[in-house]
Amino acid sequence: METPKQTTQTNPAVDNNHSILLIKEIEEEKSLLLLLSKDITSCRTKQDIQQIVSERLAKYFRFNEIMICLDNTDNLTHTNYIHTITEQTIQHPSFAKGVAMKYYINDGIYNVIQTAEEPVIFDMYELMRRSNRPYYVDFFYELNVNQLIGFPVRVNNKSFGAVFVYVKEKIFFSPSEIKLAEAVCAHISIAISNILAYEQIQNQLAEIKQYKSRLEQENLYLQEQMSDAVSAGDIIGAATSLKKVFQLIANVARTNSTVLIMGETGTGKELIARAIHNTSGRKDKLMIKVNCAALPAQLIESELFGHEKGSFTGATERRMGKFELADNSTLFLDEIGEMSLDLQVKFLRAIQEKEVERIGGQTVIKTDVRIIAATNRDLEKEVAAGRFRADLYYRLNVFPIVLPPLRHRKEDIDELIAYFIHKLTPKIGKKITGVAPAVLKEFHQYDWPGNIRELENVIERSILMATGPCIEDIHLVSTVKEPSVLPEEQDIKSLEQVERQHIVATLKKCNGRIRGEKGAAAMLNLPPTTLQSKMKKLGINKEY
Ligand SMILES: Nc1ncnc2c1ncn2[C@@H]1O[C@H](COP(=O)(O)OP(=O)(O)OP(=O)(O)O)[C@@H](O)[C@H]1O
Repeated sequence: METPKQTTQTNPAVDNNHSILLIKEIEEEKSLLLLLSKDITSCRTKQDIQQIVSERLAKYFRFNEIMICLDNTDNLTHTNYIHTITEQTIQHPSFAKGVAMKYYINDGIYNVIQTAEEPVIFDMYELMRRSNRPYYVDFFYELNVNQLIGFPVRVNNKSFGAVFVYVKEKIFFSPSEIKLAEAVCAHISIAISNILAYEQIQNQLAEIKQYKSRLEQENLYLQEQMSDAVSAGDIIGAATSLKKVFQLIANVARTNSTVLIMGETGTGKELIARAIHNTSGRKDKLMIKVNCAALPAQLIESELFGHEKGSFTGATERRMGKFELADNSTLFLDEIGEMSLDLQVKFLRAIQEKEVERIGGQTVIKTDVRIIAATNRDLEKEVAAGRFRADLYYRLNVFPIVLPPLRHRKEDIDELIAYFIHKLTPKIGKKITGVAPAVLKEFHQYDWPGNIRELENVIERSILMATGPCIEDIHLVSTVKEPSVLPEEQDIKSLEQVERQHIVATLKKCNGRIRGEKGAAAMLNLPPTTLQSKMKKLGINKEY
């Protein structure tokens, strides 16, 4: 390694014919610098500077190629920023690797250039003798480079890169030539610094735009959620039947662990999810809820991951997914058992990699999301039946919480009645003070297949129908018991049986019609061919 001031140049002979510079005249030097400074003031992008380096400099200097490397943000490594490329370089098998690689700043060449007062000339044979040489030395050597001249990319005494000029001949550079090249590199340094600053501003603007759109989306979501906001403190049973559940909440809430809440419909799974979120470190952000059963499979994907404008028919606007919205917060996935197998794969990837990609998007978005999932299905059975992925089940079942059905916690009924009367009377505008003993007895005898939600609805109806200050009559509608596949249930029907019953009932309603607007397929939100194959599989013929 030598600097031009040193006397140990490999070829001490001053040979103007083999000079690195084609220009000699001072006037020409001046005009080159003038031209460059004009070019540089109009540089806005990396492509602009690439053009100046490859077109302007190649015209004046007799180097073979130039490579400009810059420090990476890790402050440990550097990578190629701009490279003038000849056919021979492109065709070299290691070109792509050599250019894309990250090299240590302290590689014995780059750091020397950055800290030297003068440009540094390296002899390739000397570099090849180094055992700890960076890979690019071998690459240059294979391209028959004889000498490397290094200039710092430096502005206001701060180096942030290096210009490598490589020459294939063994030639001597006069001090004035080196001085001119140094001045050119100083101009290039300013241009690069301007471009980096410009890019940083652009990135910040894009980030601000993204935050703005995120805030708008969050705001919209907040407005949507306001109507069904539930206070986590309003949980009846904390001292009695739900004591164990509350112990579990206390154990898990402050961690980031995934929670799987299981229980029949209406047992309070969402309420418990909110209690966990509101006790966690993420409570200052809104818990984001997605109901996997409420939307058709195609829409759920966009709901979860978002989409770019034009990514599918109907995607008229770019939309942020709930996953992104739940960044630094909690994503509550209700009815996770209804998620299609296809989406389960994508969902598992998102929670494992902690990143999502919008539909039709090119970039990967990093997220920090805590997952709480809920289901009224027995996921273990769903896994055994091949309807739920085992890997996702194990990923979700980190901390299971099972909520008891209301018929197993009848000791809470009186308190729940009082709570709902208190909650609903102001809304309805009636003064109700309690429930008649006979009614209370019936409440205790009833099985509550719809659980607490059903109890709440019954109380609301009874208040509406009440003629005095006391509920004397109850309005229990004979509810069709929802098929439950939770483990403790006795009269379990298989999913096929339930599916068969539902399809037959729909077909009857549609007078056996499958296709068309009023056909069973449309009512069941299925393509007619899918319905027909389901019917075939379940043995449903015309006679039902
Ligand atoms: N322990 C409780 N104390 C007071 N209210 C409750 C309790 N559990 C549930 N509720 C009320 O019952 C209704 C249904 O609860 P929630 O929506 O949380 O049930 P869920 O299990 O998530 O239902 P689904 O499976 O149908 O989604 C809500 O209005 C909720 O506030």
